[in-house]
Amino acid sequence: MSLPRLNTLIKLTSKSAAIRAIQMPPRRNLSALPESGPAGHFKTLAVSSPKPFVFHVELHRPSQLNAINRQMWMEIKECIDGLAINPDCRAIVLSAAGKHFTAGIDLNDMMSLGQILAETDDYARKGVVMERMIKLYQDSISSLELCPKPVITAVHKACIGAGVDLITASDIRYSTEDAFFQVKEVDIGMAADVGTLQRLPKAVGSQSLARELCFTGRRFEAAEAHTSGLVSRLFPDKESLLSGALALAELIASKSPIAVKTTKENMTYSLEHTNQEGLDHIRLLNKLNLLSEDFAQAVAAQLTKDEKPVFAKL
Ligand SMILES: CCC/C=C/C=C/C(=O)SCCNC(=O)CCNC(=O)[C@H](O)C(C)(C)COP(=O)(O)OP(=O)(O)OC[C@H]1O[C@@H](n2cnc3c(N)ncnc32)[C@H](O)[C@@H]1OP(=O)(O)O
Repeated sequence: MSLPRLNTLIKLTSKSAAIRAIQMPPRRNLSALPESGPAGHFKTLAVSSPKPFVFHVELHRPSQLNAINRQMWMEIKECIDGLAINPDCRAIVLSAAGKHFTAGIDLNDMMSLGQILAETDDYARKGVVMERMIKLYQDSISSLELCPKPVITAVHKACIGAGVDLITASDIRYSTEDAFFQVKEVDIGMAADVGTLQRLPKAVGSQSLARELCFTGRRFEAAEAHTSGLVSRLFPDKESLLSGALALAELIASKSPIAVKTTKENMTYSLEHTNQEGLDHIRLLNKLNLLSEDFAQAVAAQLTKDEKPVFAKL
């Protein structure tokens, strides 16, 4: 082989290596996700099941302020996708260890992206590397929205940048009174690209406020997050926040898993569709769901004021 051709081949091989480097590792079967801590299954998350059918997922890089590095992006998706199909999980609480909820994307990780990009001179291939990375991170955040089990985020202190992307993809947001939020992407010279621009306006119900927050990157406090609807309940401290979030998860987990799953699916669907389309969607789901044991059992329990029904695993 001629030297120029060999050089091109070597370059192309390292380009493919760069592209592979940002792809997901093979998926593990997590339909029965084990409890794990920072030393266990996940390196950046601590996962436990503190109550029946309730899972607690903690962002767990406390000494890095839970800055979201590549590994955490991947583990969030792997964990939530696993819980999505785990019959022992009916509700998820997502909180964080240490001083802050999260400092957003790990800026050191972002700096090392330069090295990967330097592996190729070809702008189209650099673009592929970037696109795959953004997609990987988007899918990580969207896993919360796509999960059929309700995800409750419990935020304390700083929730910055990617943290806002993360919580706006959750179903219910609680926070401490000392929490603060920042759509900080604009301050690092980028438009938010993993969900805040799509979900924050819907969460706060005001394009004006959402655009102000996204254009300026200004810090807003828990009180404003509460009055704007981003957060639905405030707690004086982290301990009461966690017990409030877990109590809510336990209540949700006591309901019919079919009813809760379908409610989430239809409410999420209805965000993007007309009322009529939403009604058509729920009609299709419920023509099957209303034939379930859950429905018969729950109706009977309501009528007889009997003991709480025990629903089969889903
Ligand atoms: C395809 C991409 C998709 C996703 C994009 C996401 C974008 C974003 O997330 S934009 C936001 C990026 N994050 C930041 O800009 C955070 C900036 N940090 C802060 O505002 C403060 O550090 C914070 C309020 C979080 C905490 O303040 P505190 O006073 O408690 O601590 P500090 O003394 O400021 O920080 C302690 C050390 O942590 C380092 N650090 C903070 N944030 C990050 C981070 N995101 N990544 C890496 N390292 C971080 C900070 O530099 C301090 O380090 P040292 O000086 O060495 O102690």
